[in-house]
Amino acid sequence: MIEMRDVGFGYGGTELLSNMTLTLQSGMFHFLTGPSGSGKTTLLRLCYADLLPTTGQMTAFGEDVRQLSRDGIADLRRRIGVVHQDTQFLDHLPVAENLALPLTVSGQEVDMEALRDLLGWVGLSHHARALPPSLSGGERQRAALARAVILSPDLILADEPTGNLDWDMSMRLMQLLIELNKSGKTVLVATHDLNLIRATKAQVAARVLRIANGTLNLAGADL
Ligand SMILES: Nc1ncnc2c1ncn2[C@@H]1O[C@H](COP(=O)(O)OP(=O)(O)OP(=O)(O)O)[C@@H](O)[C@H]1O
Repeated sequence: MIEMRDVGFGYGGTELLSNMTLTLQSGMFHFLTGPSGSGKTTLLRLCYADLLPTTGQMTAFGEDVRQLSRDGIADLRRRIGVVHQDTQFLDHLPVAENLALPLTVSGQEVDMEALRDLLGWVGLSHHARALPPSLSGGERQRAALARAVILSPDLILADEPTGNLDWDMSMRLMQLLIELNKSGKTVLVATHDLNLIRATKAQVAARVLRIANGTLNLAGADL
């Protein structure tokens, strides 16, 4: 699905990540961990071609990302749902309309029944008409996840989705990601929370990738 071979990347002149070899396996749950500032967000941005590798080879859905046209990148992004670290909503639009934005901006019809189902799935049916600033942190993260999956992507990338949540809210969000994975979606969650990784691994087989010293490795069996 996403393959990197000896990929390196740096902002400006200095190399931040180097010699990264990664295969995101279709249908698999992945974690990406590593200390703050190690490059987790950067790696996720590489995965959805928001950044391009400076060295090495990278393919996404079989296509060389460096050869993609503007339309090719747009197609790629439609196949990848991203939950950003900082969930941004249009605060003047109700939650339901925010969730539907990926459809409306790409000129697609909004299936109201599917939208209601999606709101119900993330437990936000009663907040459909609410404005985003009135949501709690956990509700915002679940709304962000719903928005990320509304185009039925094959791959879901979530950047520290539980960063500001208490344990119960974190696990509630993880349950949704586990359900998505069990329904066949490939998932990659960046987190520095090892307890969250352990609790998730008790429920689903997950590969743990760790960034350390500027490169990527599979974490040991203790995780
Ligand atoms: N747009 C940018 N321009 C220059 N440097 C950047 C940029 N974005 C990130 N960096 C730097 O790259 C390094 C890795 O940042 P990144 O956000 O990928 O790390 P992270 O592991 O996701 O961190 P955190 O866990 O704190 O979110 C940091 O030193 C950061 O300051």
